[in-house]
Amino acid sequence: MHATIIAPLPQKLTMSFLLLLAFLSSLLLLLYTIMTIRKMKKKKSPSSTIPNWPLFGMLPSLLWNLPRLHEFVTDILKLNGGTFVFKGPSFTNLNFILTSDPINVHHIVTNNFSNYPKGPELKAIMAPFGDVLFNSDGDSWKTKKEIVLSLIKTAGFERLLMTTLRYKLADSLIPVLDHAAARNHHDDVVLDLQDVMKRFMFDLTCLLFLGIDPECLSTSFPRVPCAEAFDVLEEAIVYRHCVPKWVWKLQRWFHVGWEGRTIEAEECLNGFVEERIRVKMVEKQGKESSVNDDDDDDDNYDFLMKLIVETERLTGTCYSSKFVRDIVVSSMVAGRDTIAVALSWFFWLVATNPGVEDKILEELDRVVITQTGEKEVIFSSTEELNKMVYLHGAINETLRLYPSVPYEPKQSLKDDVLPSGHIVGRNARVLVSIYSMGRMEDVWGKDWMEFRPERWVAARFEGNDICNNDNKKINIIHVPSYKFAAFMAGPRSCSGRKIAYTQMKTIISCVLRMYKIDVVGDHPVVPLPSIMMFMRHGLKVRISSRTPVSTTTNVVNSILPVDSVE
Ligand code: HEM
Repeated sequence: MHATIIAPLPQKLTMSFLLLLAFLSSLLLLLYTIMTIRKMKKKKSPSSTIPNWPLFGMLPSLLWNLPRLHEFVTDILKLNGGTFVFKGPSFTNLNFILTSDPINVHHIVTNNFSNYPKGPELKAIMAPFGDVLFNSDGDSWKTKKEIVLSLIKTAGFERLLMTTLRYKLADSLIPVLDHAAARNHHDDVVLDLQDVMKRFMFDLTCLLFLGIDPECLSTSFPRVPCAEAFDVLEEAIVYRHCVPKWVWKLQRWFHVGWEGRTIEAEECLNGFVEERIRVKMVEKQGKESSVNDDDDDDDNYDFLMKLIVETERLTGTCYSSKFVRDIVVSSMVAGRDTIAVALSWFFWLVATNPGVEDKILEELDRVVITQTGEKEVIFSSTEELNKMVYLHGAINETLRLYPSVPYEPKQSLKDDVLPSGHIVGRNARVLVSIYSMGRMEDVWGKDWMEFRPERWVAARFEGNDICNNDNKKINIIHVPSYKFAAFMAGPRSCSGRKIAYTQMKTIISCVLRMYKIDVVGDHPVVPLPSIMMFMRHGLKVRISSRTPVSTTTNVVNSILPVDSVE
């Protein structure tokens, strides 16, 4: 056998050949691009609203519009009847179907629920948080959800929530706002209210689910690594949505860039949560006999202890520390930033709509008179909170315009056709834009852009109860959850909706009655393209007090244990 010997081309000739090849390919690409643009101009098809570039698909337009992502998506959806097929670059798997059409949403999240799990793509993207509820499917999701529901839908948890909330208001939020208001008399003090709310909610969720107070919110605004780790993990998820999988996988492999920071954040959060679980296990072993099913009714409801016991009961034998960790982190993810961002948008909308603020204050004045005839500042009973109908409408209106979770991702199992006629292939990624859903004229009318709590209040409202958990009362107008989707709809809808209203109403009523919030004049308030509806530049405000110092001191003293008051 003779090996074929190919004479090497002279180096110069090779270079010229390569240059010619590159020139011809660029020419072909240019011709193809021009033809595509012409075709797109001629054809008035739905996809003509975003140029679909050879090789790069629609990604360039998406990147160009990234700073105003939610508005961009809304514009596209409006131009395309509520549903749009986004084509990513051909070398990635960034294709997805975007929809804000309520009928499609109903189909995806309720009627054909079993065909639309979260899917493996999201599981990989959200992995830094662990196997949390939000990226779990099938039996794993069912078990976690069952456990979470059995723990939060109890009288014991409701009591824990109210006492912890009152305690944290008195212990940190009121002192911080008071401090800012007092200093505002002398200096010009500007506070980032979004940061305040995030810190407050982190402390609150840690107290509720881990039984520990990291004290993120105090007048010194300390740096708290585990709270910062949470932020990094949220940012990592956005990052992973935007770059091809192989890029972040490679970065993770080498511990560099975003992924390097993500690994550190994961270690920090896990260390914090796992240490609490370990301590609780030791505590449990110490008092094994005293933990029983009746503890629901005692005044010292312990979420973490209950979770460990419940997990042991369900799994039959020994609890899995990883499983307990996943449930705790799920609960923290669910309850922390969802409320913090909703409150930030609420305070901004109310501060910039003084008419609405007046009506809320009037309602709060009417709602509660204590047995001694004095008006309370921190409301505590469900009856009181249920009477805040107009406030309820204002919260709904906030969540319609600025839903805390702007997108709901799904991935199809089998081929399907949406009610709008769009074809969904197997394994296709589907993205419900909750943000756009609140801005559709056909659903909300011509004044969809107005912040109008009245939209939610039934005409026959006479000033008493609002609909309670079983939706029997009618003072708040009911909008089906596939239209008002801030809490999502179907089997995966929010399990903490009632808790969320309780928290928001308690915090808002206390803050609004005690303080006047003025947004700094030239402060830009715009959403950040993220998995949560954060404000890109925070919410810069000035605070002034509405109540005399003596009232504040009385409120704080009446709630805090005697030895903790200076
Ligand atoms: C303004 C506040 C809140 C909003 C806007 C909100 C919104 C949502 C949304 C959109 C989902 C669906 C997410 C998904 O499918 O991935 C969800 C799920 C969930 N939420 Fe909320 N949420 C809020 C507060 C809370 C609170 C305070 C809790 C409880 C502590 C909670 C517990 C849950 C749970 C357990 C789920 C998972 C449901 C499942 O996967 O089956 N949420 N929430």
